[in-house]
Amino acid sequence: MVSWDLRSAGYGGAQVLHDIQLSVARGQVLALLGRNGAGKTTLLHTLFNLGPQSEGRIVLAGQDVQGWATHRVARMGAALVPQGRGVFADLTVAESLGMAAWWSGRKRRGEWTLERILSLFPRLQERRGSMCSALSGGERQMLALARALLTQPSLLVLDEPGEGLAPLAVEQVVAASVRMLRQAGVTIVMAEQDIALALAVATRVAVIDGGTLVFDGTPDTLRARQDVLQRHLGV
Ligand SMILES: Nc1ncnc2c1ncn2[C@@H]1O[C@H](COP(=O)(O)OP(=O)(O)OP(=O)(O)O)[C@@H](O)[C@H]1O
Repeated sequence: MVSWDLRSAGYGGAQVLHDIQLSVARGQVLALLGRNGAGKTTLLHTLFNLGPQSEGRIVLAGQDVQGWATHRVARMGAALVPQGRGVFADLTVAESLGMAAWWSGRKRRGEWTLERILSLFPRLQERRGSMCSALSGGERQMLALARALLTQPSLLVLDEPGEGLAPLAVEQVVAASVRMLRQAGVTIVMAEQDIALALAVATRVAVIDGGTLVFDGTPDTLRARQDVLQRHLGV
């Protein structure tokens, strides 16, 4: 579904990522773990060409999209839910969803209708008249996911979906949503610092430290690797 084979990526003259080879098959949930500044966001952003310059190949759905403009990568079926969730504060939930549905309906129609999405997130239906600025962190995350699903993604990229959420919201919103989307067949790549969350929902985990891939395997294998957990994740 997506694979990175990068010699390097960085900003201006500053190299951040070194020799990254990583691939995610259709229907998998890959969690990218790493401490602050390890390079997780940079790796996600290389796919969307959102800042970092990269050298190498990034293959999405069979096409090398390295260096493509963001909107062309989106048109190939990749959707990004950025860190901080990127929801517009001065719209109501209904307006925000209506706008996303209208916008994406012009480009792609598919199985993720607003009705289906609202049936998966009934809380958004209840909150449809509320301003986005009044939503809780968990509700904002649901809204950001709903808006991304309206673009009919074959690949959903989540940048630290658990960040800043209370433990209950991490479990009830993020973990529950990722499991639900996995069951619906959506391929997910998520950067995360919450190791417990990543291990609970991912089918595969990769660990980045200092811009280098230091582990790539199953959650069970990582659980058993105390050395990796200690040395690269500070557990
Ligand atoms: N726009 C930028 N310009 C220059 N350097 C950047 C830029 N964005 C990130 N960096 C640097 O790249 C390195 C990796 O940052 P990145 O945001 O990818 O890490 P991360 O693993 O996502 O961490 P975090 O959890 O803090 O977001 C850091 O040293 C950071 O300072």
